[in-house]
Amino acid sequence: MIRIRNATKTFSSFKAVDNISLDIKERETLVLLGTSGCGKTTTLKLINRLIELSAGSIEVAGKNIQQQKPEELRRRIGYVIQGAGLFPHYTVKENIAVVPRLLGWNKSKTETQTSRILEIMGLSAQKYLWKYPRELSGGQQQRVGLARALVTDPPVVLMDEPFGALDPITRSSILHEFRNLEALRHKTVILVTHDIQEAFELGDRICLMDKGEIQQLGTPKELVFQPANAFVRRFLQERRFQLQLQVLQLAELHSYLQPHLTFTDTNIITLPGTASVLEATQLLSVATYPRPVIALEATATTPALHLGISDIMAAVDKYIQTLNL
Ligand SMILES: Nc1ncnc2c1ncn2[C@@H]1O[C@H](COP(=O)(O)OP(=O)(O)OP(=O)(O)O)[C@@H](O)[C@H]1O
Repeated sequence: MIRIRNATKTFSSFKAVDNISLDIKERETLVLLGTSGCGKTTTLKLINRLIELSAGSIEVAGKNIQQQKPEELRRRIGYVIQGAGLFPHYTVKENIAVVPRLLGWNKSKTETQTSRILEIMGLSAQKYLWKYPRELSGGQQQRVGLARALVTDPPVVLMDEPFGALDPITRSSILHEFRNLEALRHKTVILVTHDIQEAFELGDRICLMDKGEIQQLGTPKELVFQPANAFVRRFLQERRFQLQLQVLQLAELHSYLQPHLTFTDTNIITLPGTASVLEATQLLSVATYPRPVIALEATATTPALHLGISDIMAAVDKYIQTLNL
């Protein structure tokens, strides 16, 4: 969907983005992750030409972006920035209608779609359409920012720290909703963050950058279990164990599990094999008595199993040992 080849951006003599190449697949969520100043935002803005390339090339849907007018290009690429970036003197309705107006939509289509997308974002159209950004909370502004980026249903959406300005609780609830948002499911999303947890929760793949270069591009599991170099290892070090539990699915532990087959407990929580090991351990550590047990659903090739927390942790240990980390 997006093809970046040898992209470089130089400010004076400083290389903010240094000869990076990557492909972003259709419908994937790719997270650009890294510390402040590593070139994430510059990379994002190169894609919609808010910043022009110094060298290299970028194609979106098979077309070289240099051969299109920036306004044309941006009509097909949604853009969400930290703090939502709403126009303060426009109402919510007017803010969301900016791109539809550029596209020449008529009034009735614009109004219907504006209300629809606002409702999808969890804001009542009746209540919020006429409000100004200053009358909204940070979380609500962020939702309007997302609505504005999605109202014309662009195939590509760029997001720059979209949840960065929110308090942890609002952020966690928006993150959860975001992952399940049907309106985003079929889109190619490139999201910038410096938050490791957010990257691992949202990214199908993560592109970890440092000093304008790509250090590793891979799935969350690849980054955590097969770090490409010392930088990646160091970057994830502090959260490593939690991330390992987060990216591992229960089914992947099957051959390392030595379960109790005859549990009589009544406090049984059934999980599918696709559930993360982190989710299972969190469920098991919430209650103390009666100690809950995880029942792992049977598949065509594996029997159902009953597991306590020690069974799971022992299996995780064995799994990690076999990878020789
Ligand atoms: N217009 C500019 N002129 C000069 N230098 C710039 C310009 N824009 C960015 N830079 C520099 O390029 C580097 C990369 O900036 P960029 O905004 O891409 O980083 P980032 O990884 O997104 O960081 P952050 O998470 O802090 O936003 C930084 O050192 C920054 O100071």
